[in-house]
Amino acid sequence: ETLQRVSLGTHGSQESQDSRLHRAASLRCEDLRDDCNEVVGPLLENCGQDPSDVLMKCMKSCGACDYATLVEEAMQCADTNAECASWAASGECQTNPRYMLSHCTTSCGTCESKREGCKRLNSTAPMAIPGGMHAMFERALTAFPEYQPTALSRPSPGTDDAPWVLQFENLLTEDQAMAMIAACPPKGWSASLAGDQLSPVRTSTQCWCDEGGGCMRAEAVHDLTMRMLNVTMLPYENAEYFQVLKYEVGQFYRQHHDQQSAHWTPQGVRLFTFFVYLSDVEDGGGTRFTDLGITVKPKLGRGILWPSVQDGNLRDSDRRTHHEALPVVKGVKYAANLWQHSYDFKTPSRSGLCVFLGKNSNHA
Ligand SMILES: O=C(O)CCC(=O)C(=O)O
Ligand SMILES: [Fe+2]
Repeated sequence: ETLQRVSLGTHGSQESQDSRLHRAASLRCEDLRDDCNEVVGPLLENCGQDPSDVLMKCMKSCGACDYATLVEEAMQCADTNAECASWAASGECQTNPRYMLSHCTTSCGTCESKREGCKRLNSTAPMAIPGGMHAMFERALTAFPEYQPTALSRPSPGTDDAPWVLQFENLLTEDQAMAMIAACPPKGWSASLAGDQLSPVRTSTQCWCDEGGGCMRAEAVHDLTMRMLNVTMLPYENAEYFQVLKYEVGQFYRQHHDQQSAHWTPQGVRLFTFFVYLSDVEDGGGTRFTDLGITVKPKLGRGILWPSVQDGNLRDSDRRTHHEALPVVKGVKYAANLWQHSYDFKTPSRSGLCVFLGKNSNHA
């Protein structure tokens, strides 16, 4: 992938020494500090912990060269629109903070808080130890008989010859599934855009069951979230909000990988996908793991849990868990993703200040 450059906002004699250095560095993608080797930390954890001093200045050591533009955009202090000053003068920093505080940082005086918004909030990654994921899957397989767990794929003892894929049943009742679909505000549904019109990658519709309209606080949604987090043993804040999906006849999601956030983002990588079906489907609509030869049939209350990254090396995607949603042939498929991260996702998401939080920063 070629490096794209972003305008740093100031030019000529006004350009600071710092931004000139950054510009030169990201073109060649070099580290700007002599001590990058040490300051990134043994697991590169300080890249996400301290983005302005470590990630921005050690882009190469942090493995962020492909996303230099995004990182610079997040760390730069500049108005991104010529209207920023007049908007700020008419009070928009207060009335429209979600856009203004991260895009009109000079006029709103929020440079520092914008950078802070990309800082990691909790530093404990429960799974960041070799074998941690393996232990979680082993436990999940035996500790929840009420969900009748089965291993569709698992490594043979002492090896990493196959990824874990667990299937569960009865994660929720029909009433709870209906309550969850109903909790999604009607205006929250939109096309799950991916690909283009000629060769679409994803044609379903989706709804983020988040704080808007109180969806995530609906009892059925909250209880299901807690049940699923009990299995993965991750804190509530580490989970994204449910992404509820609807596929009508002929709709699909082509082969892809779910790990789309770099290790240096505040929330860290997507460790797991915990996927749950909210309806039965008369025909089609299976979830197929293309490299594993496994197809899961949709069934209300059934869930599948799989890792997106390698056990003990959370920076690297587990390339074996590519998957696709096969077209629905008959009926309607409702389902939901609960993606779970290494670190707190909800708090930085709520602040809305970090420009790379929700962007794809890992084309796995
Ligand atoms: O609908 C499915 O079966 C899978 C959906 C999926 O992979 C996704 O939304 O990321
Ligand atoms: Fe997926």
